[in-house]
Amino acid sequence: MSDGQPRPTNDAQIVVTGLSKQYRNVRAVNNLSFTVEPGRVTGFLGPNGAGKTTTLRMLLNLVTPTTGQATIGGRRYPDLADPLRHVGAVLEASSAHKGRTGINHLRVICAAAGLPRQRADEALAMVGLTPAAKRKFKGYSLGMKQRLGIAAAMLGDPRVLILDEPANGLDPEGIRWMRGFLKGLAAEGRTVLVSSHLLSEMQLLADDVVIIAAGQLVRQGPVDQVIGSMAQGVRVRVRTPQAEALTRALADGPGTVETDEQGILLIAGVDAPTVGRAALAAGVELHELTTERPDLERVFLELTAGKAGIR
Ligand SMILES: Nc1ncnc2c1ncn2[C@@H]1O[C@H](COP(=O)(O)OP(=O)(O)OP(=O)(O)O)[C@@H](O)[C@H]1O
Repeated sequence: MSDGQPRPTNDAQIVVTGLSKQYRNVRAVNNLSFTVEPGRVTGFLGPNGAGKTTTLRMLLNLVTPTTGQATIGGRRYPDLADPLRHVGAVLEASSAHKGRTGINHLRVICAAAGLPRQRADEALAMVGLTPAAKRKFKGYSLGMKQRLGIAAAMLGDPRVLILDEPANGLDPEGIRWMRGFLKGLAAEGRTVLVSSHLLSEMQLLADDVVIIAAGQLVRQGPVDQVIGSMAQGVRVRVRTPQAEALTRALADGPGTVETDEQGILLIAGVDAPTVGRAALAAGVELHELTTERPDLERVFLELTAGKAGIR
């Protein structure tokens, strides 16, 4: 980076306090408070319409809050001394003049922002677009446009990155690249706040999560802690043609047995060997016996169940 490695400092901390946004009929964001720490990737999650984009836009002063405030390093975005060098943001796939090349698009931004011209080349290289530098924007794929948007956000070498659904349009290789890239930025001490609805990807990417539903905070904390906090912990998953017999065999034990819509037994409170022994003793034939740990997707669905995202 041009001016040395950023270190985790409080000027890269995001603090959202009692933030609300009322549109005519919809309370898009409702008394929302959370913090986002430097040196970590924070996943911002919520069902469609939960208020993620509105929150990110309020952080960047693109939408005025009805009440509350959002600060970056203790200041509201419009009060930052040098916002482009402080905060980089990608809110939607990059738009650029169709006939302009990728490198020229970035050079135009550099010129407008008073940044050195070579930052355009550096940022393009950072996102792996150097081979397409001289191709026109109209020929870029959606994934390439996403990368160009990230390159534009990186021009000012910002300490804080805010990205709305950056994996949209990326192929599996692109998603893997994005994960490494964002983790690398956090490892340099930057703050990385990224909204996504790809929960399995978030489990691989994020250190912390902020989960919202219907405009309100549902849970925030380190991913492992949020997953570990769920009442429904480890379950044993069993496929058997003799489900009733196995359920009877387990009835006197400490486990609780549920049957899902495909007839698979989900057993909580006992481990897989215990279930296996009970099956053997009862002469029950097993086709599958696996230990199922809670993942972010299950936790998310449990936490947001019944809280309509679309209002
Ligand atoms: N400019 C606006 N005028 C009126 N209502 C709006 C406006 N922007 C957003 N909303 C409403 O506010 C709510 C939250 O929308 P928002 O786009 O912030 O959610 P989101 O979590 O980003 O959703 P998604 O995952 O679908 O992108 C929705 O009900 C939406 O219809």
